[in-house]
Amino acid sequence: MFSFDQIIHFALLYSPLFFQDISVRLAEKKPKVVFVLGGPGSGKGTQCEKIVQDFGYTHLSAGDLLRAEKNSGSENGIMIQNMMNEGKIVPSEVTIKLLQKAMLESGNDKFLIDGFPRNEENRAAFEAVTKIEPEFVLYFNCSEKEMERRILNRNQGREDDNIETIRKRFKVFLESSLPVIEYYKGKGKVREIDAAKPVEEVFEEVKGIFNPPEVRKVVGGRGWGRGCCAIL
Ligand SMILES: Nc1ncnc2c1ncn2[C@@H]1O[C@H](COP(=O)(O)OP(=O)(O)O)[C@@H](O)[C@H]1O
Ligand SMILES: Nc1ccn([C@@H]2O[C@H](COP(=O)(O)OP(=O)(O)O)[C@@H](O)[C@H]2O)c(=O)n1
Ligand SMILES: [Mg+2]
Repeated sequence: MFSFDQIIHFALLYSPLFFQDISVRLAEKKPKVVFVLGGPGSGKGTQCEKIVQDFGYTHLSAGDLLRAEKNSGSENGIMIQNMMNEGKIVPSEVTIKLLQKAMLESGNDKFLIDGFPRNEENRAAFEAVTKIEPEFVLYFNCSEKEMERRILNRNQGREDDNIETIRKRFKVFLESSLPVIEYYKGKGKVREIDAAKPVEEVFEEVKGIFNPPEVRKVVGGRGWGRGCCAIL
């Protein structure tokens, strides 16, 4: 009925429309996004799980989405596996589609996007495609020595948690991801956390960011904003 060339032609013609459709539907939800960044092993995933419990966000780990895509046997599977094993950043187009789909499917409108954007290409493409600007960027700052120790003890069976790939990932973090953090620092959006401390101490600092002291619960009147002020 249709030749192979015609099918490719239609796919190329209509895929931007589909892509735009996802973007439009997502923009309509006016999602609130917090980017969670930090070196490999800095504790992003660990803290996101805790933030979800206390603050009602949906946690989307770019690395987890890419691993699921790889395991699903998708056409991009081999490419994703090769990039991950080299500690390289997968092209934005792939990661952004996975993030958009997960955001739409979640039913929530508050997201912790963990491990993204990891380079300038990720950042610029996400902004251009989704038009979403993060509320702020949570940056878990930790020494390489401590991150290396944590990854080598992680025991999640990840192929990229070997010393050779870890070193490559540290290099990519310094060369490609730190500039993204600097970019957001320039916009006053970075909330930096000392991530070298124990999990609960790090979370105390994190809570202070999601529950800032200026959010004051007022008692003595009916509900918020009435009567005398007492900070709970
Ligand atoms: N503050 C912490 N102190 C000690 N170990 C931690 C801390 N935060 C996380 N870990 C452990 O370090 C490893 C890496 O944490 P993870 O949350 O997966 O980091 P990331 O997502 O940034 O790579 C995990 O085994 C986790 O249990
Ligand atoms: N935005 C992203 C995030 C992860 N990745 C890939 O996924 C790997 C693992 O990312 P991750 O966020 O799960 O790793 P951790 O920082 O949690 O250790 C990275 O080293 C990249 O190869 C990517 O290509 N693009
Ligand atoms: Mg992680």
